Amino acid sequence: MGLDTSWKSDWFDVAVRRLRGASDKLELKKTQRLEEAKSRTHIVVRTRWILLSFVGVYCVMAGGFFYFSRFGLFLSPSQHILLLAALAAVVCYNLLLQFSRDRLARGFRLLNFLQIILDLVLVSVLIHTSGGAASWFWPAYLFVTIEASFLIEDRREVWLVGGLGGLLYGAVLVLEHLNIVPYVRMPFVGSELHHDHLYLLLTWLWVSLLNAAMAAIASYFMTVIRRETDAVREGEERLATFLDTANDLIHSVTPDGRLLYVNEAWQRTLGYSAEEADAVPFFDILHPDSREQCCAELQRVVSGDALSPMEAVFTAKDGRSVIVEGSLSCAHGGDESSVIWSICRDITERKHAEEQLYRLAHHDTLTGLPNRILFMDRLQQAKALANRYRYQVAVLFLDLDRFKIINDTLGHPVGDHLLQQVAHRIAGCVREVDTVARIGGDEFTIILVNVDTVEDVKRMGQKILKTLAAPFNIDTHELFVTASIGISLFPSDGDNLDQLVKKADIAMYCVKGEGRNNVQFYSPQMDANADKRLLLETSLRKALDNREFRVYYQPKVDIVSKRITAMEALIRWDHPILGLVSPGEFIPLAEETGLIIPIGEWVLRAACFQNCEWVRQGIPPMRVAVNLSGYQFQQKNLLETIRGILDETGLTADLLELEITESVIMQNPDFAVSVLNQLRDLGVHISIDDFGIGYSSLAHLKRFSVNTLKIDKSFVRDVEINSADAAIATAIIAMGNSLNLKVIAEGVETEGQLSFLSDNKCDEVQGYLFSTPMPPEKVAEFMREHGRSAGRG
Ligand SMILES: Nc1nc2c(ncn2[C@@H]2O[C@@H]3COP(=O)(O)O[C@H]4[C@@H](O)[C@H](n5cnc6c(=O)[nH]c(N)nc65)O[C@@H]4COP(=O)(O)O[C@H]3[C@H]2O)c(=O)[nH]1
Repeated sequence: MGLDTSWKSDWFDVAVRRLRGASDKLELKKTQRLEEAKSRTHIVVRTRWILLSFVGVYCVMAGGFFYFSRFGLFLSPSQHILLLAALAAVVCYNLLLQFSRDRLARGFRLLNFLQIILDLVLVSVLIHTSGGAASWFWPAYLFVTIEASFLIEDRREVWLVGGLGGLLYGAVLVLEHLNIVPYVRMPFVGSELHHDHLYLLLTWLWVSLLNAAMAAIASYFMTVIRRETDAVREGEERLATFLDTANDLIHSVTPDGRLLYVNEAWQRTLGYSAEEADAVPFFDILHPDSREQCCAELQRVVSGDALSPMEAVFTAKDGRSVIVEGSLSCAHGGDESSVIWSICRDITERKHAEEQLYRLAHHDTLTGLPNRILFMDRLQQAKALANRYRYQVAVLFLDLDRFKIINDTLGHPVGDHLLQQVAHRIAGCVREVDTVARIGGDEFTIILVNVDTVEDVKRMGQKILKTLAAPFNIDTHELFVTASIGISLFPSDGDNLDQLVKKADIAMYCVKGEGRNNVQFYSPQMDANADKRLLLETSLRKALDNREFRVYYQPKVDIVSKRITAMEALIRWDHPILGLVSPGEFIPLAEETGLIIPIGEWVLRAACFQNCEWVRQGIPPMRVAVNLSGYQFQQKNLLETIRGILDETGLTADLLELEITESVIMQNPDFAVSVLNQLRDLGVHISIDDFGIGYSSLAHLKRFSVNTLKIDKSFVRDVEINSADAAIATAIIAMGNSLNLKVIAEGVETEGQLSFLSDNKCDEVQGYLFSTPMPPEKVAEFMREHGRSAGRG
């Protein structure tokens, strides 16, 4: 069992952190003291030179006066040496102090005393060598006392220096009195007084007292000055600490962009040290995007305008952009010497978070396209511009056909990838000024601005459909997708934005109802369809329970023998209000709502029962063909369902034909191959319905286990007059023959169509030429009338 040592490491960490903190503080204090001493020695050295100059000038004056007196100046060689040595000592000391002040600063206090003593000695030597002109030179002691009060903080020590000066003066007086140094006649002082003890004592006392008084006054004033200086310095330090510990970025800058001060947060955030900031022009730190605005703000503040909060972007040393928000203030000292202070806050993260939030709120996370909110905003802007410049705006509503199947059968990740690729392709079709948005599952909306003609919009819609027609490769799947596009126009379809979108939506549903994969403009007649759609949608759910569905049958006829090979089951909805509703109207609706599954199963069961019934009625066996919706085809339990219905009804698999549209198969060819193989193994007959419009190639077709290709009726309709349709029909027949597949043509209405198909070796036909779809009881009658051969009309 392991021991919990986390407390230990926590404690240890805290202790180490504290120790580090303490040692950092100590180090900081030491450095501060040293810095302080350095600056003081610097001041001392400078002041020293000044004082020395004073003493020098004074000595020259006094000495000069003496020199021109009648006694003259006679210095002995030893006096010369003494004077020069004293002078040299003071000057050397001063020079040493000046050039090595950084190193010498550590012994600051001792140096001060050494200096004072040297100065006292110099003054005494001067007095001595000047022939005992003590009375002339005593003020030099006062200078030294003042110097002491300047250098030495302790008052008592200053008085000591004053007293020492007094003593030395007294010593010189004694030397004069004893004629060891010659005394000098003083103006207004009789020479006999120099030998008067009382006079000498009073002179000495006077000078000593003066020195002491000077020491007291000077040290008092220096203490006051020092205290005030300290107070100012402490205030400055407190301010500097405050500025440095602030989290905000604080700097001061001159109007011409010289940075004077930057706090630690500033240095930390922008990566420049204080020294580096000294060398970098402030304007270079400003990001080019905000340089102009910032310079204008600086000028505004310098000229005394009111402050306003502002945002700026700085460029950090490593090139990062740092967004700050803050305010400026100007310390006026005349235009040139104005200093602008700025306090700002790093809001880069907040800005990014805001941008992220804005993106999230206005964009679709899956595709990155604008969402409904941003789409409506752009539409509003597009409308305003269109109003102003008098042009049209088109709103395209695009819905992918049968997207739900992909999502349900291949899973949401595949669906999501598909949506991303679809979004990418659509966005690639439009201009930069246009907007593509995703407003729901597989619903995309597009705003085309500055539209010249309706044809341009249609062309754009078709361009999008064409772009989407190319296969999508997602993971291991090759998917084929079609879309339905409805279009509304501003201003012709109104100026209400919601209505424009709704109208495009209505147009889109019309496309869906008319077979999908197309583009349609909104027209007011579609409104009735929309209402009808709503009615159908609400009643479709109950239709199955209410037994409102019927199955009609249409024969498929062998083109040579005219024998009926199969009956195609076609659903009808006997709506209580609308009457007979065609499957084209409600099958797409059933697919969207998922009701196609129970409805499709019901048709399959009904058709199988019916076929058994016909057999029971003595009608020769024939296949019954049932349309399988894409949703049914993708159902995992499709096989079990068919097998169950065959068992239930007793119909043999070879009498069941399943019609699956080419577009459903081509949506996911790999998947289709496996399902078709299983169906073939079951023994049912398989036809590819609506063949010719679903982009399948020979390569794909070879892989599909199917029996029949059914030429879409759109090619059959104009086969006699449209050479393209005729070419497609013959190509399909040829393809079928080469692959050993039967080919059936649907929608055959005329003899001409029949003879074209017959001439081109089409195997079977189906259409009104032989029979319209009929109810089951009519089929029996029809079969009895025509036997197994189908007559016409
Ligand atoms: N102009 C013209 N039309 C002809 C002619 N001969 C037949 N038709 C119509 O063409 C459609 C052929 O069916 P489809 O292509 O499978 O197209 C069908 C099929 O895709 C779908 N459908 C019908 N019943 C079902 C069903 O039970 N399940 C599923 N999933 N779909 C069904 O609805 C579509 C439309 O069905 P219907 O309205 O019954 O329309 C039928 C039929 O009535 C002709 O000579 N001229």
